[in-house]
Amino acid sequence: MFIEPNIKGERRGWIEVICGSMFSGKTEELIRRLKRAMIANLKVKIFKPSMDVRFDEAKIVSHDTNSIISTPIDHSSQILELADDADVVALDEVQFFDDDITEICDELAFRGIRVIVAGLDMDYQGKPFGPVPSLLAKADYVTKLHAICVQCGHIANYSYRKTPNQEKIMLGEKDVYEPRCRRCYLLDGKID
Ligand SMILES: Nc1ncnc2c1ncn2[C@@H]1O[C@H](COP(=O)(O)OP(=O)(O)O)[C@@H](O)[C@H]1O
Ligand SMILES: Cc1cn([C@H]2C[C@H](O)[C@@H](COP(=O)(O)O)O2)c(=O)[nH]c1=O
Ligand SMILES: [Zn+2]
Repeated sequence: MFIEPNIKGERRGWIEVICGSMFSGKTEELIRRLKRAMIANLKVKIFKPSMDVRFDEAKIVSHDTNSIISTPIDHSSQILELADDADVVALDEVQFFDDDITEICDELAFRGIRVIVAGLDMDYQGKPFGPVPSLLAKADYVTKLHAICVQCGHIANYSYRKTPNQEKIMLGEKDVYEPRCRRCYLLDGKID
């Protein structure tokens, strides 16, 4: 779907955003694109927020246990130093990064780097999540993926939280979240 950034020696940068609910396949799609970039012998740098320790401290791991090694970082400013010589820069769980991440991705793209980010577009309340809305505005390419609603089998774009915890950030899996369609999410009174 995406051409690689070095055509006839000319470097072109851009931003790709992969978004959607939990279980929609964001991490699998990110890993797929990164493996293709590696096959093309491009220099790939992969980052994730250090707070996301769900499956592994360093690896990016999908719900189907596909994985790829990454560098955990605490602040987006570390990316500019660590990714300077990269052809491709990738970030998973981008909703957890600080707000500077959007300008940093833009700067990398202007430097000729292909930037691929994956993350939740909405939190469990159905509200835009962290820097993802501004990344969507700056993106050259947007892919919105959908899970399957566990209640009715339709297309799901909400991440329903099954516990009463109201903190915006709460790491978890199927024990805490389930993907739901608009109707099944609404039936539980999550939208005012
Ligand atoms: N309700 C569901 N809808 C779709 N995929 C599901 C569901 N429950 C489990 N999965 C699995 O989750 C995988 C996607 O995992 P992953 O790429 O980690 O998603 P994301 O990063 O968007 O949370 C699917 O390939 C599928 O095997
Ligand atoms: C909806 C929502 C999710 N989270 C957490 C739960 C998981 O640890 C990640 C999302 O992982 P995935 O790769 O997209 O499956 O985010 C959260 O902290 N707050 C929320 O509202
Ligand atoms: Zn449903």
